[in-house]
Amino acid sequence: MSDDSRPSPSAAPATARTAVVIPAAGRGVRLGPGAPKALRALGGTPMLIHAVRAMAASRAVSLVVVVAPPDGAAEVKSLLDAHALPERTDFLVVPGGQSRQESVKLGLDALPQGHDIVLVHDAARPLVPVDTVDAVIEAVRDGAPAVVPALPLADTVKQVEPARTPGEPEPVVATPERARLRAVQTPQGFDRATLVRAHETVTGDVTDDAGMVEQLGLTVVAVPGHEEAFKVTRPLDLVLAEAVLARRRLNDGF
Ligand SMILES: Nc1ccn([C@@H]2O[C@H](COP(=O)(O)OP(=O)(O)OP(=O)(O)O)[C@@H](O)[C@H]2O)c(=O)n1
Ligand SMILES: C[C@](O)(CO)[C@H](O)COP(=O)(O)O
Repeated sequence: MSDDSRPSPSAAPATARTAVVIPAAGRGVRLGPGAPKALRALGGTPMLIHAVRAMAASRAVSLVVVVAPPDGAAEVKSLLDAHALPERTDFLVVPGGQSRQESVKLGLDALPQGHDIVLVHDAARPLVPVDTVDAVIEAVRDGAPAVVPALPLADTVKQVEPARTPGEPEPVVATPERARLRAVQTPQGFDRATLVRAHETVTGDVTDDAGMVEQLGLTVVAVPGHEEAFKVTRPLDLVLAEAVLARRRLNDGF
């Protein structure tokens, strides 16, 4: 590895406490009509509760900030009270914004002092295994200012000229080399000061927090993601999530 490609040293010490921001304020338009996506049931329990439990399963996590639908903070607080969650973890609920980026910023603004590592995790990725969470935290502790869990792609990807009218054929303009591409998941992990600076500095459309850190000119590193950390986006994803959960329950004997 050349000096240039080394991650910049993170300000987060090895003993740093970890907080998680869970953006859960989206509508879930692509999933179809119904309650806000994070509040919809998966195996009889709201998707958000699965995501909260997945984060709190890491012994390194001491605080979870849930960013609720703008008019749903009271409902989310009641849900957290009604479900068993680890006692070692504190919980905060704040109302979210109009975009994922805005919701994450509102969650960050609510973070008390004393947590120097921050993870951002989609409520829409309810089944991420704890080993993936811990791998991300460890990479931040090891000095990376920003860490993403990532998987190789199974499909070939084409860059197109987007159609002006939906359904029209789209000219293909390039085929990026698949071996160098990764599908990026959450939780994404950050040295807190880096993430705060990114959210205070970077404007414009971004689809993930690590992308904002890239725009600061800092190095983002990828660690292995997990197939079960997929995002519930469309109806078929919910079918898969139910199947994964049913298999886990069978394996765990309950
Ligand atoms: N204004 C928003 C929009 C999204 N999110 C959260 O960001 C995560 C990833 O977003 P996505 O899967 O795209 O969720 P939605 O925005 O709800 O989906 P859609 O685009 O289909 O409406 C989700 O946990 C979602 O709740 C958020 O907190 N605030
Ligand atoms: C953050 C993310 O989950 C990483 O893959 C993704 O970018 C969120 O995108 P969305 O369009 O808001 O679902």
